[in-house]
Amino acid sequence: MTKRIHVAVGIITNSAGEILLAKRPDHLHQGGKWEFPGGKVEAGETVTQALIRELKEEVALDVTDSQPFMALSFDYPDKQVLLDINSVTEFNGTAQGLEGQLIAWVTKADLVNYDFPDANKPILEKILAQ
Ligand SMILES: Nc1nc2c([nH]c(=O)n2[C@@H]2O[C@H](COP(=O)(O)OP(=O)(O)OP(=O)(O)O)[C@@H](O)[C@H]2O)c(=O)[nH]1
Ligand SMILES: [Mg+2]
Repeated sequence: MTKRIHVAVGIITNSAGEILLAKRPDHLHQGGKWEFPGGKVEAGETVTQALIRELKEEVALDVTDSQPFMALSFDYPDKQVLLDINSVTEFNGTAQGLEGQLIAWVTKADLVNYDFPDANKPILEKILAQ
């Protein structure tokens, strides 16, 4: 049995109400899909610390406030994940794809037009219900 991977994920909303998406590079797990930026929680880190670090590393944003949104476990055939999803409402900086990934600010209504990892279905449902 492999270890479940703990991931800090950010639903980053700007002042126009748009949500930041990033496209996973093709060679990675779930490559080519759009995701909410984030990454693995490292040993000794809290979810909030991991979220702040990952959003700085991946999209060049400095998170100053976030709130828990939901948590979910999902089993891919090749990987088990625990996603700790947080709403990010306060941040500084201009979003950039620092790892060469495409990024997009997307309205809630437009989210249905993007292909997400299978684990993300409940996240999308909760966002769209709000
Ligand atoms: N960031 C992010 N990861 C997601 C989402 N949905 C989802 O299933 N995942 C999965 O969660 C894991 C996150 O790992 P990651 O590749 O982003 O990790 P990381 O940024 O720390 O990168 P690294 O592998 O270079 O250390 C991947 O297996 C990915 O497929 C999502 O919306 N956002
Ligand atoms: Mg990542």
